[in-house]
Amino acid sequence: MKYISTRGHVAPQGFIDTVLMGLADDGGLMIPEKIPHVSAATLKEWSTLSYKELFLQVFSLYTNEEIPKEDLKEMVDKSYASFRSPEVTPVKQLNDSLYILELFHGPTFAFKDVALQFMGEFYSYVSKKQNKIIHILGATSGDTGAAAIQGVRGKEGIKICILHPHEKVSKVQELQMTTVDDKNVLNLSVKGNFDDCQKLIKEQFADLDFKSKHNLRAINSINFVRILAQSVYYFYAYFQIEQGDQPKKVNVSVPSGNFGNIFSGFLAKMMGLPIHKLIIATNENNILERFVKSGEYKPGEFRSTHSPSMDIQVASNFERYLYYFLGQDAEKVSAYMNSLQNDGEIVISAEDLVRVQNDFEAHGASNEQGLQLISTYKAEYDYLLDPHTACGVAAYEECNGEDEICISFATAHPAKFNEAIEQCDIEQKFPAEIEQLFAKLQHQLVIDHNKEEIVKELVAFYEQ
Ligand SMILES: Cc1ncc(COP(=O)(O)O)c(C=O)c1O
Ligand SMILES: N[C@@H](CCOP(=O)(O)O)C(=O)O
Repeated sequence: MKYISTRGHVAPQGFIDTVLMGLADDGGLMIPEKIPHVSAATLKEWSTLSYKELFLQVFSLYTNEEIPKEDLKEMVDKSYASFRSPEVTPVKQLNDSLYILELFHGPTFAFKDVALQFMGEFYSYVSKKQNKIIHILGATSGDTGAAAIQGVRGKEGIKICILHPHEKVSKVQELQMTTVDDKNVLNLSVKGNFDDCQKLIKEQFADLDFKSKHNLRAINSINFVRILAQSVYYFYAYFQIEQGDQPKKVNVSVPSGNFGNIFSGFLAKMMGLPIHKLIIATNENNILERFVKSGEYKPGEFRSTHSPSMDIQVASNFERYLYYFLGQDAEKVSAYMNSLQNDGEIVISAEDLVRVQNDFEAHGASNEQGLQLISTYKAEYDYLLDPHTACGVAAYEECNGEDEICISFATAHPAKFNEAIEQCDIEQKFPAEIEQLFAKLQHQLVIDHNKEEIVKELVAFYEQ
């Protein structure tokens, strides 16, 4: 298996080099040259595997045996040892048509742990094997940063710098990132929004001299390994649904922002997992919903919502979808991305929109609808949704058809977003791991959204 760029100007790479490259060197995103197909017979065999066994099966289709099997198994065992559920991502049934895939049983209580615990182990492995320094640079709207820091804190040969938008993450997210006192962690709290942070780090990755001089590595979903690791739970969740003699169609509803999670579902579907509808759930930052409904992809005005991790206007992984949508034509992808950069939008024809609508459905929940659903589901099912998960459930309610089953993704634990839960007049008890954060000292540098100053801090940290 070789990996190529969506923009077509990177020589085919192996698996490890693809992960180390992160953002493609031509500014695109890395993708597999060919998507492996999983037959119905193999899916049947996989259906009884444990989460970790399934992970190894999926990865074996992509890693070219560049990592010996026993090493990969050891990394996977270590990655999921810290999860509070033996199933890693358990599925709970709420009613005849709704199942919740709980993705928040990792150390930082959000779905990002599922891939980032593995990435931490992976970078540590590569750093030791190749005697390479790993300098991680990442941007976060709250969850990726916390999970990535947790995955590499204190690890030898690795330093991590995370940019988060100042005062635009929840209190618990901020504490999870900034109460870590390991010397290999730097938190920059940038006076801007997530899109500003993401743009800035992408510019640093695109500066190939800077990237190589400072051994920059990516942990965001621009890195293909994030997408691959996230695809495992689509298979796992699908297999957990007990179907009788008359199986129903299975949809997934995925709270979306940077389009990484749902793109992992698109990948799983392309591999042969018979998901019926991929439902994109957004909040009021609904660029993806607007695209699916109108064919216009145009970043709008940034809004701070009750689901801050999804407060994103420019969805990184949209480019990966474009690649497949445009018939794997890298020239066309480059032209579309240029149009986004120069004209501020991508507009597709009515004919093409039909194809998008065959791939996805979408619904954007208002702040008010999110809060309302949190209250309703607590009252009706005694189940507490976090505000991101509530967007997923809103999209399930809107898009799931009769006689269809929907697996709605719970992407975070409600304790991370108590600001919203309190507005529903619901009192929740924090898990001990979160409660203890409030007594700890914070370490972060609040900094203006000024590229020069940020880069100066980065370089000083990496070189010290
Ligand atoms: C809790 C939560 N839900 C949903 C999302 C959106 O996921 P994605 O960016 O992969 O679309 C994020 C952040 O990305 C998140 O932290
Ligand atoms: N919501 C994310 C934003 C970054 O997404 P990623 O999947 O590209 O890492 C966050 O929590 O930081």
